[in-house]
Amino acid sequence: MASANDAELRRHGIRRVDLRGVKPGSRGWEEARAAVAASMEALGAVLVVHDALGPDLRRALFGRAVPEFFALPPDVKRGLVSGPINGYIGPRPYAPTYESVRAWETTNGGGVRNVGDLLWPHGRNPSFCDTVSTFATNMLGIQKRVGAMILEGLGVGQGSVVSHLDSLNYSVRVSRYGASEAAAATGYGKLMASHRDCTVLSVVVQHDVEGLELQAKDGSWLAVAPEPDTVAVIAGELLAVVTNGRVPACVHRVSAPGGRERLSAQFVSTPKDGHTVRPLDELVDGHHPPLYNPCDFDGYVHFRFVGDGRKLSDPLEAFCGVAKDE
Ligand SMILES: O=C(O)CCC(=O)C(=O)O
Ligand SMILES: [Fe+2]
Repeated sequence: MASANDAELRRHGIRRVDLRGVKPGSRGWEEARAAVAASMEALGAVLVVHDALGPDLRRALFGRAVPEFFALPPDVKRGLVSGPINGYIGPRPYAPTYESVRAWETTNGGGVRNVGDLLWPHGRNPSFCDTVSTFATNMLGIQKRVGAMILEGLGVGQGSVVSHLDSLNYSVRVSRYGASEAAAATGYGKLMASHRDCTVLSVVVQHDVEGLELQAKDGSWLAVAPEPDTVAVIAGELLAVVTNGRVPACVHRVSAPGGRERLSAQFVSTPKDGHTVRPLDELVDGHHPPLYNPCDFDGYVHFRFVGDGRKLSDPLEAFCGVAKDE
């Protein structure tokens, strides 16, 4: 479904691509692939129209599973395995109504069922696990298709595309931005400051309430409307490394008209634990010298969230960027 701000997004290079029924080799695949790659090269983001989150699953996720999780007692939520990019983030002084959890690692061992058993011992909430698992399975299809389209669209061969996809982990993250009186009073609230994701790709699903904004090259902010059949696929910093800078990590933020609670879900890919990410050979040549040194993902996460990188506006560049005069 095209929306009023599509023209504005398109003017800045962001495309909306309908992937319903589009499979490798099928009619429309090459055209869709070119549009996905062009949008990614322009601003590190693309809007994807899909059929992976129908009304029933959306209702089960945002009407039940996500509210049930956030309604758990704070100590139960905080008990989830934690680390710089995993686990539960509770309300903080500068973000008093924000909560988020990234815990449902879907491709590495026990995944969602283990977490569900921890939150609701004795299997008292099987529907939660079923909903999150189905959501993850459906979003995995979008992640893999878009991930392949980006690299193929940049001219990367099948073998490298497959080994890139094999090098990733996938997890579910859900966030709640509680109703804010301050935002309601002013009619506007900045819910999450501008940032780049420390991922390969983040699939962002907005529910009902708008808020996601992408930064254009001229610094202006482009609102992405929450539409039931559309997700925003956003390039994270590690995709910039893999593509040797051809795809920039998208700068984005969340702002929303105040008052209403906002829920969102993300399905993100990150390098597997212990993996070192490097620019793909096919994207490095005499005209495109490597822009990044090999990036040890665990080391980068530590640098960015715990170490000196916390204070930097571009921690990736400081951690593994090839200095301009090297
Ligand atoms: O809630 C959203 O729409 C996006 C949130 C986001 O950008 C993030 O959690 O990194
Ligand atoms: Fe983000």
